[in-house]
Amino acid sequence: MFAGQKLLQQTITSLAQVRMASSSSSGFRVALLQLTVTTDKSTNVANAVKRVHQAKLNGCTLAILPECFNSPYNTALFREYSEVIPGGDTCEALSQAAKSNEMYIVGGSIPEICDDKVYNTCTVWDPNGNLIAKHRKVHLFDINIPGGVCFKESDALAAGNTLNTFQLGKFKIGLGICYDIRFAEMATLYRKQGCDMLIYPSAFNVTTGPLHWSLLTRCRAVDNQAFVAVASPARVTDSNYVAWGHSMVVDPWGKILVEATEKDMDLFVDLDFGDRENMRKQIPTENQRRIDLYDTIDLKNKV
Ligand SMILES: NC(=O)CCC(=O)C(=O)O
Repeated sequence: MFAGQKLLQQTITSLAQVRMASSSSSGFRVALLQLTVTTDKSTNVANAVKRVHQAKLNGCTLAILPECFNSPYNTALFREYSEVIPGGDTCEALSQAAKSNEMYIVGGSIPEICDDKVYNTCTVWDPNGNLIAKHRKVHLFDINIPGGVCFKESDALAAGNTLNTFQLGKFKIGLGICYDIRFAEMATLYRKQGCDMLIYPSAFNVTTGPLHWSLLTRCRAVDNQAFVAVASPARVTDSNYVAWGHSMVVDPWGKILVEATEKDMDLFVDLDFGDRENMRKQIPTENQRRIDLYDTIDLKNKV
């Protein structure tokens, strides 16, 4: 089967799943909104609000936006586009969208200004429009691949210092932003906190994306026996940072349930957490961890 045919089949499958019940005691339907991010903030925010409403019409309980969805992903522009959280225009729009659609929204991320520092911050809104969680990117994306991508978030951003979760009904969800997904320890801590799902609003790039994007997403899912969702902006080839796209949801077995192309598109998929319980029983790694060995390793003093 050609790659294009496979993607088409996955899209058809996800659309077929739309006809199933949108939310039940064993799960809910999630939307990944792979938007095109422009240089115009109000256009980006209006587009996000419109797409959240589409997700509602498709029976979703939760909508996930990409990293930096209201601003170009550009260290020179983060401060200019930054807003206070809550209270800025983007937060107001997300709060209103959550309330009017009676949905949960993981608001991708936006540049946040606080005490003159700028953070890369994800907000989470409940169906009453309340801000129920906030995650500041913990691991700043500073990499230099000659001939590939060179990016230094720390030129413009401060790092967050906390792990953050939220509750969607009986399901606990851990938050990270993009580069955070490379750090397995962080996801392990979320597992220890009892998370059923991990969500990473992201914007990988065309250098690292091809080999690492789905690999890391599947690793975090299998390591932690949890659902993992990664939401990217659509690819814009003439922008200064070209996003990989390929938003996806992976189940606890490491199976890609749904995957976008690089284009502007939305995905809708049902998550059944009953499967996760089965897997955790069948492969009980959580009870088999040899922390008696691991705890003897002094990671701080290893080079
Ligand atoms: N926005 C980011 O954190 C990008 C991370 C990325 O592309 C990577 O390779 O890691």
